Amino acid sequence: MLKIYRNLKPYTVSIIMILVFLFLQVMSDLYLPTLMSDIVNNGIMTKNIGYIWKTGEYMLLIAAGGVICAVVAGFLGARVSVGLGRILRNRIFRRVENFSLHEFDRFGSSTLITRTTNDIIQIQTVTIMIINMMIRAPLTCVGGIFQAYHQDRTLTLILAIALPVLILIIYLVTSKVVPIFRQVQRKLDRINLILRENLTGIRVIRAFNKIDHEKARFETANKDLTDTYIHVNRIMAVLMPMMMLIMNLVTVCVLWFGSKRIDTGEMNLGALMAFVQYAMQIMFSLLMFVMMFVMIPRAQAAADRINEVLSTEPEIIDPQLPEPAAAEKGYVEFRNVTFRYHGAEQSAIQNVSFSVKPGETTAIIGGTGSGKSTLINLIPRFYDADEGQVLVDGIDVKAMPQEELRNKIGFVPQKARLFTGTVDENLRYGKEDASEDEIRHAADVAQASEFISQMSDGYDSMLSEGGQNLSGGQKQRLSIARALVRRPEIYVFDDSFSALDFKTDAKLRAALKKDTQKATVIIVAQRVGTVMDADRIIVLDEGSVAGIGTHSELLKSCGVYREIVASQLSEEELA
Ligand SMILES: Nc1ncnc2c1ncn2[C@@H]1O[C@H](COP(=O)(O)OP(=O)(O)OP(=O)(O)O)[C@@H](O)[C@H]1O
Repeated sequence: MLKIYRNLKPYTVSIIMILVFLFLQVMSDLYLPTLMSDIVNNGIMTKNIGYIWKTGEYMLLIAAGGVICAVVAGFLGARVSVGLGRILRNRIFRRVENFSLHEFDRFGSSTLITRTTNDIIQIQTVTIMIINMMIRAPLTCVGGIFQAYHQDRTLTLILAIALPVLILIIYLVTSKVVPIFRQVQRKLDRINLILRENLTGIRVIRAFNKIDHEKARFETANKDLTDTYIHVNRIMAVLMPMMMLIMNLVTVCVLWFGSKRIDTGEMNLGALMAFVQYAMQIMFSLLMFVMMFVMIPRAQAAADRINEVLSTEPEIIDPQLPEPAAAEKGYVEFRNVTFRYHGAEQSAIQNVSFSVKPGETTAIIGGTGSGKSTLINLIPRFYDADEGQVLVDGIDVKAMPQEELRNKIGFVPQKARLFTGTVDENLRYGKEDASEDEIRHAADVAQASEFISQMSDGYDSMLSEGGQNLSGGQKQRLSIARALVRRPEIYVFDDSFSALDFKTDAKLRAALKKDTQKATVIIVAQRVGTVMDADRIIVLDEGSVAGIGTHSELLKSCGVYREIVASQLSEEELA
């Protein structure tokens, strides 16, 4: 929690003002019972109406001052806590944006969303409480005890017995609820995960008639969370009545012993009335403490989760001393590269070496899971190689600022990802200042012009979340066009033609060849037809290079390639 509160630095002045206003409010609260005691003793008992009016007006003034202080402190407190929420959300967002894919794999997106939303709201709520209570509760408690003692020393003994009992109860309850609140946060994560999977996979769920199964899965998680909430609330439910019981018992005892003391002339009525009020104020301040102690563990669980994200150092960071930009352009080289995913037993790629020159098309082919995507993910440094080196333009990618590296690359991922916005905005994603001609040309090459012109507003047509109002092939073509707009040195296509029909695939590759003549093109593909005319084909088998060469060379020299070809092409095509 304290670590989280370091983010409050910009609000130091506001917090000091809040503390001052709260201090004044507590002082006014503590002063009122003494004034009331004066009215009783010096006004009512002596029937001095003038004194009653005068002191009454004074009391009103003090009370009004207290209310104004409370309102200003409340207003400032709300601003500070909401501001803290904003700072934390920004920090998490910035940190997550810098995460390498390893960190994404480790956390998972559902929990990152819960941490950025729900957890921060927890912190916000508790912050308002802490700001309000942190000073008010102890000050009222200590001030109240002091004033009560001042009114009557003997009656203070009742408080000396009741307060430790209250504190013990608070301790017992909070030590029980802290771990349960941690569980609540974890269970919320699980609900979010199921919800996310259901929303994104709704088509699959319907197609497989799994609606009932998913309902049951959600219901189980929902019930689990509800049960935990009920459990914790049950414990909490005991707390309030216990507190109230003790408070009422204290009042009864104070009145009982107080009236006896008045009887014997050891105490006056005003002092007793003031004492009762101070006893109440002390108890209520402890109640406030309880509320805080109940909320803090929950916020602590949220704070731990937020701190975990904020303290996770991205594995992939820019070099301290980047190498000067290379004069060469479009060279990619793998030198004995081995890479293993965290937690995986085997390397996803082992000892891979090859080099690629500008003006060449290099294709990577292999069975599913052979490591094709893994291999090309190392070029833009989505992951770092464990052994060996990946060089772009002769410089190790680890020695290059990420922005400079990624500016060189036009990456088309396996799964076309588009963003909410117009077609034009999506195509400009990598180059905002692209001219209209550049946008249209890229769409022409990607064979996307035709379907874009058929859309209701052409290039200004809106795409829904993730481009859901487009077909798979249309999405792929837009995502290819988006990379083409940037005119990078190196194009990387990760199985980006898989959703296209053969005719469009062939037309697109022909147009692409013309358009990217001077660039370096790396294509990952499953279809032999897509890679056949590449200048160089790299055949991957279980993460290792099984062969490198042209189509005809590999047909002669590489068994794995022959098998892939045989499974896809007819005898005549092979001949
Ligand atoms: N994020 C990840 N965490 C752990 N293991 C992974 C991860 N991504 C891929 N793998 C594993 O690494 C291996 C290679 O996967 P990769 O995605 O590179 O294969 P691929 O050749 O591109 O397959 P496909 O053609 O089916 O896309 C697989 O065994 C896969 O299970």
